[in-house]
Amino acid sequence: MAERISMGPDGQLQVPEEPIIPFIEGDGTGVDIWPAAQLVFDAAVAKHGRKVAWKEVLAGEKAYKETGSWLPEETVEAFRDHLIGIKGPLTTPVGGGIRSLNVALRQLLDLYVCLRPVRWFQGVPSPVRHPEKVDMVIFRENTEDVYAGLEVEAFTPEAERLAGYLREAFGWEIRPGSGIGVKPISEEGSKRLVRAAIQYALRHGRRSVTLVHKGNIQKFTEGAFRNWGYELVREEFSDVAVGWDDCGGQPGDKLLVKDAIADITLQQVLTRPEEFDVIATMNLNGDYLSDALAAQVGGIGIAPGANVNYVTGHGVFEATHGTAPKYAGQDKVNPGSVILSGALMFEHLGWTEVAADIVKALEATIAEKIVTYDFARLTEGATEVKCSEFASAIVDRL
Ligand SMILES: NC(=O)C1=CN([C@@H]2O[C@H](COP(=O)(O)OP(=O)(O)OC[C@H]3O[C@@H](n4cnc5c(N)ncnc54)[C@H](OP(=O)(O)O)[C@@H]3O)[C@@H](O)[C@H]2O)C=CC1
Ligand SMILES: O=C(O)CCC(=O)C(=O)O
Ligand SMILES: [Mg+2]
Repeated sequence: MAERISMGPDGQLQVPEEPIIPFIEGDGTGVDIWPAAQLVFDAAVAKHGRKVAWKEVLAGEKAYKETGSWLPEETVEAFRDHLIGIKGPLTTPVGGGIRSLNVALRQLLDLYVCLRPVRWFQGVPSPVRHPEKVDMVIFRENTEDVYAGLEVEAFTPEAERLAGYLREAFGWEIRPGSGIGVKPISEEGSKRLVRAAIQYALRHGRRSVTLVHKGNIQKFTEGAFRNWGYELVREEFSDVAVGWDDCGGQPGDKLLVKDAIADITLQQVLTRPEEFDVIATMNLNGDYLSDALAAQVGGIGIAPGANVNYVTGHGVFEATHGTAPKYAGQDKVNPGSVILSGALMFEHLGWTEVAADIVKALEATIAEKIVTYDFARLTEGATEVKCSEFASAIVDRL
């Protein structure tokens, strides 16, 4: 019987035999990648005598057409109620129009961690010489920063009013005709994110957590994030972790927490990837870093992600990439990111054998050079297949 996932009294997810999992198909290429991914999920869970009761919920263009709302309340309620869900990408227009529905979901459900593991799979074409050295897990703060969309448009009364207030109260001169954005970074938001990153690193036997920030320039936001991160290590983890300054980079058998400034980080993840393990950073840095890192291990077609609240148990799993509208409906793009996001979800549910099988079958498919266009254009001797054919090839190898 299909049942809800719930949170047990011990703070652990209670997963029934046949959990109901809400999903959003997604805009653009969502119509291609969701059915492909679901095919793989259903085959992988069936192999272990299990079943998922998928429950479609609407968001984005499909929701707007059918209900007149971009993000209907029932959709948010379904994710709230069922705890765990998965989604395809949703479009956000540039420079106007609706604000991001993806961000809205993260905020409404307080999914404060955006978890994006980045690792190389055997056979995946890469622009770097040693993609196998890339094995990082990004913990991106998911509810604050300029990403929260607190901004006013240039030449509006709101912008004039805010500029006037800032002039009067702080003596800040803002050039007339400026849009103005606000970047909130809180102690609570920073510490809960860094806490989750450290706990993950300890659980998975990782060597280090790097706090990535631009704290030399943005002292009281990004700089504060770094300081709060180190403070948290001393307050809550001193028996198992140590900050760089407190050990001179010699952590002994403890987890090392260090920090790096964001600009040089973007160089060093390329030139010295082995020095980075778990990364904890704020929203916008994490956004940039996750796409850049994905490039080193084959690109955005194979970059999974999860939005999680480790306290309430809520999680919405989704690819790192967007809707790739020019390919929508062509059955062409790589469904790998959503498939691997599903594997992350099954792992999160404790269905580790399902997750492991999905990853193994995807690797086997790529190793045989059966790939979608994105990998085919970089792989000599590849057999280029459609999105749905790639999924079927994975199912055949489960
Ligand atoms: N979480 C979400 O729902 C997200 C939504 N978005 C939204 O998506 C829309 C489009 O954003 P855009 O910046 O173009 O970024 P996209 O990630 O949608 O696409 C950029 C490029 O990445 C490649 N790509 C994307 N998806 C795949 C895939 N599945 N397989 C292979 N290659 C892929 C394609 O490269 P190539 O051209 O080289 O073939 C594509 O042109 C925007 O509205 C944006 O706001 C963006 C990110 C996340
Ligand atoms: O919400 C969007 O449209 C973009 C989000 C995004 O790029 C991301 O979360 O990585
Ligand atoms: Mg992004």
